[in-house]
Order: sequence, then structure tokens, then C-alpha cells
Amino acid sequence: MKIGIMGGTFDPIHIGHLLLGQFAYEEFGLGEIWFLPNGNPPHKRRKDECALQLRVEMIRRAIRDVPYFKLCLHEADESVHSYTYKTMGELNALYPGNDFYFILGADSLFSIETWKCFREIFPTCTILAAMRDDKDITDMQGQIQYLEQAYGARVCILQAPLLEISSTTLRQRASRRQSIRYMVPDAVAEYIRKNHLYQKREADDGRFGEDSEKTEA
Ligand SMILES: Nc1ncnc2c1ncn2[C@@H]1O[C@H](COP(=O)(O)OP(=O)(O)OP(=O)(O)O)[C@@H](O)[C@H]1O
Ligand SMILES: O=C(O)c1ccc[n+]([C@@H]2O[C@H](COP(=O)([O-])O)[C@@H](O)[C@H]2O)c1
Repeated sequence: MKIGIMGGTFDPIHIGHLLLGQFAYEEFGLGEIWFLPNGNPPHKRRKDECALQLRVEMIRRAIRDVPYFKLCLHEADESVHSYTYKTMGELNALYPGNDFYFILGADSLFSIETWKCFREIFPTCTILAAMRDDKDITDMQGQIQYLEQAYGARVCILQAPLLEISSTTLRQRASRRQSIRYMVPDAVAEYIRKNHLYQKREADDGRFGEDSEKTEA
């Protein structure tokens, strides 16, 4: 089977991630998309980060209605750093009949040479790279050609809607008690609200996320 791997910190998961999964599934004829939350990402250490268990719960809620979206807990260990080269090597060994497609945004494609043992990633998967932020198609094609020639990487452009949305923006909006509706699935917004995630104050005054009971107009 052709498996898409959507790796990320998912703090929190948002519709940008889900759309990448959906478009990769359709465009490349994938059988399943595995959402792979990293347990202990060495490249992302922040004071306000959510514990792995909470990030996983948000993914569960985000993907529960989509039969071909799965949760992959292979990196779900906060006691060790998560490294893609290691994970992809292990997934290939564990599931030898599958072909893996690693899905990422342009920011990740341009920083991949800073990843640990990054050369070892390329033989384990085809990379599906989506455009993001300030990188345009010419930048992307240049970077793809470079990675192919320098390392024998297999990289394809993933045509997905360009969305200026990030987990950083969502954490900021949540901490300011601005709505995150439409940027995350309703079930994720509800989970964030109920558990007071990304908020400094303990109590929920009901304003957050505009998810309090509807009144008639
Ligand atoms: N809006 C988006 N468009 C394209 N790719 C995205 C988008 N959001 C996230 N990605 C990609 O999804 C993968 C996982 O991203 P991650 O979980 O770090 O989310 P993020 O929104 O980039 O988080 P943060 O703002 O905390 O850095 C990365 O490869 C990233 O490039
Ligand atoms: O292996 C590494 O050194 C490495 C460095 C940066 C990012 N990654 C992986 O790239 C994916 C997207 O990461 P991020 O930072 O956007 O959440 C996710 O699966 C990370 O584990 C991996």
C-alpha cells in the first residue's frame, strides 16, 4: 500500500495539516495517511508547548471521521528525541510491503539539510512538498532539483490550497481568547476550550472560541 506520513508537532493540529493529508491522498492515490506526532522534537522547545498526550488527543479528535486517516504513535515517546531518518528507517523495516510518502510544507523542505542524518531519509520515502508562506513555485522547483541532484532525493510538489495558518498563530489566538473556529475542526476547538490549553488563566469565562451555546437572533 502507498502510505502518506504526515509528520509534525501538531501543537495544535489544524486544517492546514488535514488539507495536506487529504490532497496527498487524492493526488497520489495513497491508501492511508498516517499522522505522526513527534514525541520530543529537538528542534522545537517552547515554554508553552502541550504535552504529547494532549497533542495526540487533538489528532484523534481531528481525524476520527476519516477512515483513511490513521494515528501513528511510532514517535510517541517523550523520553527520547524524535528523528525522521530513524523513524522512516524503522517504518520501512516494520512494513516492508508499503511505499512511504513523507508529506511536508515548504518550510520543512528548505530546512531539511539541518535535520539529523538527513541523507538517510531520502532512500526511505518519496517527499511530497506543499507550498507555504513566502516560497513560490520557482523557489520550490529550484530546491527540489537541488535535493534530487545532490542527494538522489525523490520529491514531488503537492498541489494543495495555500493557507496562511500555523499552530503558532493558533496558540497566540487561543492565549488572547480569540476564536479559532474554522481553523481547527470543531472537536479540536472544543477540546482546547474545555482543557484551557494555551491559556494563561485557569478559569474559562465562556468567551473563548465563541463556542458557548448559541442564542437565537
Ligand atoms: N498551512 C500550512 N501549509 C503548508 N504546510 C503546512 C501548513 N501548516 C503546517 N504545515 C506543514 O506541516 C508539517 C507539520 O507542521 P507543524 O506541526 O510544525 O505545524 P506548524 O503550523 O508549522 O507549527 P508551528 O507554527 O508551531 O511551527 C510541516 O512540514 C509544516 O511545514
Ligand atoms: O529528524 C530531524 O532532525 C527533524 C528535524 C525537524 C523536523 N523533523 C520532522 O519534520 C516534521 C515536521 O516538523 P515540524 O517541525 O514542522 O513539526 C516532523 O515529523 C518532525 O519530526 C525532523
